[in-house]
Amino acid sequence: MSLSVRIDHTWPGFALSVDVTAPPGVTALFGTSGAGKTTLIRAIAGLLRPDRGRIAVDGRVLFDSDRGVNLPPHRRRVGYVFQDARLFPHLSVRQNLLYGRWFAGPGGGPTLAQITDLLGIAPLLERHPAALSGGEAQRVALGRALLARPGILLLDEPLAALDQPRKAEILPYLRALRDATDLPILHVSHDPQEIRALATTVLRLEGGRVIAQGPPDAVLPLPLDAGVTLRATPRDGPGPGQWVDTAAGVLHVATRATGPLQLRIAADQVMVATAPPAGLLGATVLPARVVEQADGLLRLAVGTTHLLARAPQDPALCPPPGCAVHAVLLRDPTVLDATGRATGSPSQTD
Ligand SMILES: Nc1ncnc2c1ncn2[C@@H]1O[C@H](COP(=O)(O)OP(=O)(O)OP(=O)(O)O)[C@@H](O)[C@H]1O
Repeated sequence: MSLSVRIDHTWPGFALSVDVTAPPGVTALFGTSGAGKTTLIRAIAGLLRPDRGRIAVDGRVLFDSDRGVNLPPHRRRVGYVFQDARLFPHLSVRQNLLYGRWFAGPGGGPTLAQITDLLGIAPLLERHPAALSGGEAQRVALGRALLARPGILLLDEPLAALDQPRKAEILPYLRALRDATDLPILHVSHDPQEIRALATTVLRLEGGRVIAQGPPDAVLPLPLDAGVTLRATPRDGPGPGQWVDTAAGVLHVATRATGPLQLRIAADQVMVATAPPAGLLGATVLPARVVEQADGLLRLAVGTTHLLARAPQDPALCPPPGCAVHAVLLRDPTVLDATGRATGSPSQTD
């Protein structure tokens, strides 16, 4: 099954314009607040009528402005799980789940037993929502959505209200669900770690447009703090600035120094080359060996320490662990002051 969405919608001061398809598996919607993620999934669910466009699941048209098609939400077969579980408080877990089943219509679809097994909620069936943890309630909400036999599942920050242990508890169930169905699952999240744990594809939305689409490591921004800090000792050398000894080798920094320094080398300023690069003016090239790849980063053994570099966008280009490479420092490392801030950067208390 797959979802295709081509819509335009305008609010005062905001325009959403997307043309995307989501295959089976988890497609994460990622973007800053106000990027248009909720507007997009509300349009798919039928809670918002776009100005124009077409939305179809597996060829079944849910909305087509040219043909005057606009199915109401309850006829779209869209499972929608919100940040809060929104279970009926007066019904037991079993009754909440059977409520979902009621929407499934005749024939086919998963059974109550299959869903309770998949989500590990069989022991909770006779409880009421007030007696469930946040993670348990979200699993029941997922079960209720699945029992309605949806053609697509929309998860609108379903883990955002959970603390880290509860998130860790529910993620394996979401992965099991992803692997057990051929449903396209759209998952809105602000959490890159959660997305890396779940998503097959990421759609990155900014200002109402898709600015990138691809595997998580290629599309998600690196953590702002990805990088390493090294100790450095000044040494003599030619030219302006300062040469320093570090555990990664001899490096150059822009400012003169007489005593020990702390340097920061951000992952974004390190490139990896599989052959010695030539003609790179102002760059420092250090022999390195790939240690591992994770979260869009390559960890490199350089000298007697490690540096981090951004991994190539195409996983096929990624040198495997053990591979001898060259770490190219595109800029001089940043010199840190005693509080760990870049020298010359404004104080946060100013
Ligand atoms: N009913 C509405 N009327 C007018 N403007 C709206 C309405 N709903 C959303 N917007 C605007 O549309 C833009 C996108 O909002 P949307 O909720 O889709 O963003 P989002 O990416 O889901 O943000 P968040 O991560 O904060 O939930 C915002 O500028 C918002 O103010």
